[in-house]
Amino acid sequence: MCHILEVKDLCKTYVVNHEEKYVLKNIELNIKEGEFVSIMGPSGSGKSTLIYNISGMDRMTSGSIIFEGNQLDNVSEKDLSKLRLNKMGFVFQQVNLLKNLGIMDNIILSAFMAKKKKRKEIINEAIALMEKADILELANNDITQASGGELQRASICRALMNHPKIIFADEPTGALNSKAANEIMAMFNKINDEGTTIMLVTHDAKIASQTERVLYMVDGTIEAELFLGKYREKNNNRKKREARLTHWLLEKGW
Ligand SMILES: Nc1ncnc2c1ncn2[C@@H]1O[C@H](COP(=O)(O)OP(=O)(O)OP(=O)(O)O)[C@@H](O)[C@H]1O
Repeated sequence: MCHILEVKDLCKTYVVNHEEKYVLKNIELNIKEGEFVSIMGPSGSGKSTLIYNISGMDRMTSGSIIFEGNQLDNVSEKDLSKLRLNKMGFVFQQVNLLKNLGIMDNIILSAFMAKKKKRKEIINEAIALMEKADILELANNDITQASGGELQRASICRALMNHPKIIFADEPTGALNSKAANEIMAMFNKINDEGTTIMLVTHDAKIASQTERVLYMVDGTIEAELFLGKYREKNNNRKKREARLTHWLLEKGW
């Protein structure tokens, strides 16, 4: 399996009170194509900063990031935006859907911006995605007329519209109840089974136990990683994986 992402010696600093503060320190990380990786660690350890830097949403201070053969530090802002629009999908804790657009219009917006497909094709794809996410009946609703879980499923549909190679998700279940969170994880696992790589930040061991590999960050570094293998709901191994991960996290002082 090849690497979709290769991160070498990544550092990110901020200047706070005239002093340089290291938020990411010499990160070395390879992500295989089709992997489902979660990132855990204490608050402030650098989880969000890591995904913002490796997705090119933020510029690293030093190091190297190769995404599908593209050296991100050499790419212009314009090309980086194009790369993000066409190859990456983003899902956040706050869904960031536009208030003046209905749910379907929010989902199709990025596909119109990519200017690759005809209107009819875009709409048919959005309908198919909403059907899979079980939100088709909400297509014409305002975003105020849907639950948090339904809105998060809509934001995943939005992230999938341009067939991204990788999805970056920053605490996507953080604002949801456990039923809605499980629905989101079922959706992510299905997307991952279909070949999309996923990197997900979470504080929740139940959520991370449904991913393939867990990275544990401390103080701007990846301190350890745990390989759990692909999650298969049918094997009903959820409790075992959760117990294994919790034990590992407790050993790390979580
Ligand atoms: N623009 C900024 N300027 C200065 N420091 C920053 C800036 N953005 C983030 N930081 C600092 O970088 C560190 C890592 O932040 P980050 O949000 O990546 O952590 P996190 O692990 O995702 O935290 P949480 O779990 O609370 O979301 C924190 O100490 C934060 O205060």
